Amino acid sequence: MSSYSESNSTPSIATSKSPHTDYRPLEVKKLTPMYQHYVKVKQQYPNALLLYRVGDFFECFFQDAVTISQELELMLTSKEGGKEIGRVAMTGVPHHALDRYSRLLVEKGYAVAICDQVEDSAQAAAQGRMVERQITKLLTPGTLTDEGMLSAKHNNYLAAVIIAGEHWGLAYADISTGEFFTTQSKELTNLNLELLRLQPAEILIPTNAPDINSLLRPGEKSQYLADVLPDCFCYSLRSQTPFTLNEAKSKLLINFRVRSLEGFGCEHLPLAIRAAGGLLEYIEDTQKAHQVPLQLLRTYNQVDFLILDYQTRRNLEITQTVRDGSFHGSLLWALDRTCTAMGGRALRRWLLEPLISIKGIIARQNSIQELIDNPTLRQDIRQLLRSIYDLERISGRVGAGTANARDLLSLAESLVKLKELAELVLQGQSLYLKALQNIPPDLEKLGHYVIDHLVESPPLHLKDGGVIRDGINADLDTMRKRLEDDRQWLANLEITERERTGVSNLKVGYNKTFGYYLSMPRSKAEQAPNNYVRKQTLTNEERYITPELKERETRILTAQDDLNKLEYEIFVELRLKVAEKAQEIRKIAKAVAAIDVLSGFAEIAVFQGYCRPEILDSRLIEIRDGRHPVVEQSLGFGLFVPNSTNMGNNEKETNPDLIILTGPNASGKSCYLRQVGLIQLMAQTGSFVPATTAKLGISDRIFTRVGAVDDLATGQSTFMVEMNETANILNHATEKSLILLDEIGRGTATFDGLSIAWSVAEYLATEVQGRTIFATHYHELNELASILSNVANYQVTVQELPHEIVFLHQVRPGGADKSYGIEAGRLAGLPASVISRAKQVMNQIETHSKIALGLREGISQVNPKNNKNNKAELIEQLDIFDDF
Ligand SMILES: Nc1ncnc2c1ncn2[C@@H]1O[C@H](COP(=O)(O)OP(=O)(O)OP(=O)(O)O)[C@@H](O)[C@H]1O
Repeated sequence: MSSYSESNSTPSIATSKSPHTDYRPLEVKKLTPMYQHYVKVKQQYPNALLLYRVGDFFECFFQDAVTISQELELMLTSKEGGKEIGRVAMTGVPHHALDRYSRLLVEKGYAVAICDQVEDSAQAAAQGRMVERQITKLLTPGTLTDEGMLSAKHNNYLAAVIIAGEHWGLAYADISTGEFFTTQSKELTNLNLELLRLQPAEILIPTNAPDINSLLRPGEKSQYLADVLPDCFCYSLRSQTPFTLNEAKSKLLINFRVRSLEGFGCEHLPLAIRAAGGLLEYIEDTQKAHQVPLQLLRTYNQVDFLILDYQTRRNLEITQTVRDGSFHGSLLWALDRTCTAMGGRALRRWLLEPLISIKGIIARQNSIQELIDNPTLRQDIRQLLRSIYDLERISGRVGAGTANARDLLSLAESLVKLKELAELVLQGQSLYLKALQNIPPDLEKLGHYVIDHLVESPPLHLKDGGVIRDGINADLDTMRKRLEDDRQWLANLEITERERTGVSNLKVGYNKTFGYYLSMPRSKAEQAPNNYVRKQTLTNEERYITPELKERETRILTAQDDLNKLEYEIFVELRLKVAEKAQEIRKIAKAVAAIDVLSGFAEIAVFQGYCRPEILDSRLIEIRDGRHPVVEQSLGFGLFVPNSTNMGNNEKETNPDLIILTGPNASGKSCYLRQVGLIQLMAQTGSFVPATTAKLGISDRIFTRVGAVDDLATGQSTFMVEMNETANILNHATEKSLILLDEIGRGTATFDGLSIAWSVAEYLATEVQGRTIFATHYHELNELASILSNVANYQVTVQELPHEIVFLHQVRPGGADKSYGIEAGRLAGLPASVISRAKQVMNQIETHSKIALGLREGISQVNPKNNKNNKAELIEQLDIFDDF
């Protein structure tokens, strides 16, 4: 078996970097005409896997066949490629399974070009020529729109990045929902943060690579990828041209039919324009026949949101758990009470983009409050939402001309429901409820119009007919009537002919070769009337046709064809009519998604006993009886021990900036730390929070450093990962940040670790002065509280019984004096001799440690606000590890 793809005589059809390359020369002229066409198409899409329609299959040949058979575990076979060529590698998938297989390939990071037959093969065969085929779709990870290829509650983003020195532009769009955003900023680390937040399915990079248009799969290296770009994404290398300012700008102006980009807020942001224009060009390039209607471009600013870096999103387990990456156990899991796919996607976005605008947060809170105060309204809204389909994505498919009749009907039924929704919220006072009061009446009319046109349960395939109701189109009705008459005549034929011939077992049959025929046993052949024309003789049966039967047959077959065509035309017209309203529908869809999230927040607030936090323009964090929203739900009602938190207004006794949190293993330190972070984050999404009362100042960022794992991919040790993350926090945190540190300095020698932990805590309290909770097993850090006025000690308490420790999970003022680490070792089953030796060693260390001694001797209080003056003194006083 051979596989070919590259030729000496023709341009290469796969480049050396492509994963599907075969270097053997191929003489294209010696291939059969179909293969010659295949090669020609492949040359246009060298970096995509080509699936080529042959009869009922999508086949692929040469090296693509090898790649696809390996990736999809399909049988690799071979097929004659031409007399002098011999057999070439081939694999294929049935046409009805195309979506499934191409989705799998795209998920693996490949681009897939679909080359379909665009005419009736019988017609081409009748004219003795090859059936015409064209590329009908180019699927890449970021340009999917088909329902079956997307996850309902996830956005599928396509992004484009421009880097110019330390400045960068980033545009992203979800072409299935039409959202389209752009931004420009500086510092490449912020670009990295933003990409990790968005998790795009594909990122476009302009390059001068010789191999433009190639798609790098996650983890593939390239000199064209800047170091700052995370290697966990797919990158499409594109030509520079559409990303130049002139090209990009005019593409945007033409596409949105505007004279200036002022209204989009990016007129003076060249990098944002270049990214957005280049992205638009790519969409046009890949979508072929289907025009993708994007919503108006919106410019955003990264600092409009509470910034959550990758570690923080991971450590706070916002969308998936750290342990196994599952949805179950994440914050999203705990809070998702949405009823629609649009609401599900919006909730995910809101949790990843909490607000910093107090006004915005209060607007959301007001709507939640209104929905809590009016339970009947809330339940009615939620009931109605359950019957609303994915307006955003369906209207996208309608606009692109790929929606089928079922899509259109679902959309229409949802449009009618919108009217009911508008009536329900008529008395609403808050912003989000009011937004739904103004649903344009013509959308409801449009809904009814479509419902009146389409049958109740239309078939999946449009060209099979049976889509349009009777009474919509006079021609259609006449054709249907005529066809029905002919079919009736055919149905009666068996009875009339039996009577006429006297042959009681005469039958009417159909086969592909002769069409309709009359059959009777050979023994009765002499009873065949004169107008019977014999067509076929079988062992026991004679088959006949009659001129009238042939005439009716032709009429039935052509009428069915004409009927299907006419129905299709009526459907396309209907779809275009809806497409004109796509933007309007999507606007309403946003309001529906928002009310879905807010009614879900109201629901959970009621059933989980959340309170409305007071949002302040300050640094205060005052949470009374706070709970961890996820652990609380996992443990079951009433089992979680609530704990309060007071931080952030520099009164050491009541509100410190930095809390040193100590407590035995498994007492609940990590849980408490995360609980505070999650409450802050939830509050800034507008949600109510798990606490009795809460007053929360707006945070600009939440930082977390929790545990550490070796980053084998970048060859970094546990300790280096920990230090990198810590450095990032110290360099970027501000006094408005919330910093949650769970163990620092554990990955190295005890005293190095303790020294680093100490100086990090001190730096945060004196230089950064953000709100910090620092959980640690280094009890020595408790001494900081006696030195710095904005540091306080808290501990998670346990009750010591003669033979066991009882975890109380209560956070109380004061530092823990014991770790119970040896006790934990005993419980875990360490040998008794090891435990008793450990106790001896610990006694020795405690007696001789100069750390504790040194710290306790003559250290005066240092006020962090005057820390510059006291710095030298502080350093001297704390120079205590030297002589250990
Ligand atoms: N407030 C609480 N109420 C009830 N159970 C709690 C509470 N806090 C923690 N727990 C339970 O205790 C377990 C251990 O908590 P956590 O992991 O926070 O301990 P830790 O002090 O950080 O331990 P280590 O120091 O070993 O990392 C949690 O899995 C949770 O089930």
